[in-house]
Amino acid sequence: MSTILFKPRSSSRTRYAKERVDSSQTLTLDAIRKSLMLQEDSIIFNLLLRAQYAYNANTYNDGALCIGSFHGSLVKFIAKRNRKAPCSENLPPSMLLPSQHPKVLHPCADSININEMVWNMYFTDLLPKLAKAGDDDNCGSAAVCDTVCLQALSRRIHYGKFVAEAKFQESTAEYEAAIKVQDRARLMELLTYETVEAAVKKRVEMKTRKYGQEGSITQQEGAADPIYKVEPHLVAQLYEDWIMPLTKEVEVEYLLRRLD
Ligand SMILES: O=C(O)C(=O)C[C@]1(C(=O)O)C=C[C@@H](O)C=C1
Repeated sequence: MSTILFKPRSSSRTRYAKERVDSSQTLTLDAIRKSLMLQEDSIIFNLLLRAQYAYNANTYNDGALCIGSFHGSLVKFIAKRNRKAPCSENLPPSMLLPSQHPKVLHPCADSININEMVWNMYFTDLLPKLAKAGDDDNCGSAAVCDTVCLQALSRRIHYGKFVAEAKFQESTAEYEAAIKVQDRARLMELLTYETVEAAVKKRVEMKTRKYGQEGSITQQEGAADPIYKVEPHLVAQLYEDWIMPLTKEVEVEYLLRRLD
């Protein structure tokens, strides 16, 4: 997991001479919100997978592993390995032509990375509430699930760059005025939709209720006192306290640099 926080901004505006944002592409807020909605499913499923294992404190022991030049915990080892490219030398060459994705983001997007905050939030706040206390000898599985959860959360939060670009394209004049004076509070105000946030919270709680109920699907209908693998309110709270605020943080950081 990367530990780079926001790249320090130089006092003079950074120049991006060659790359240009392709504004001819339609990047609509509706389409982006649909993607955020689909990402809820992978976040919830991955949290459910992690919740089946106990906390397993040994997974996070920084003195546990010493493999070659690597010294650290099992979860850091797995996260580091996952970040590297898959072993492509073992696979046949692709039969597909490389896809030509249009460049929709301003190049400043590459300088925004809040993975360190995502990592800290996951291990200090979320995981202790998600996993049962104790050990069940599943350190390896716990570490793999943690890594996949972190990837899903990081992807969703950094999707804020696309949300911000769509908003900028839809109301350019308003955003430009705030960006020119680097008004962070005004940007936050412009990009916040309280009714959307309330709907997101309600939806993720309902999804967790649906996907996370113990017992087979056929037994679940009308169950009097359902038991949940993950407390549905925990996921709504996760969205309220962390996922949406961090997404907005990414949006603001992107917009502040959008005219560079
Ligand atoms: O849908 C948007 O407009 C977003 O910016 C995304 C999001 C979210 O993280 O879900 C964040 C801020 C808004 O207040 C509403 C929702």
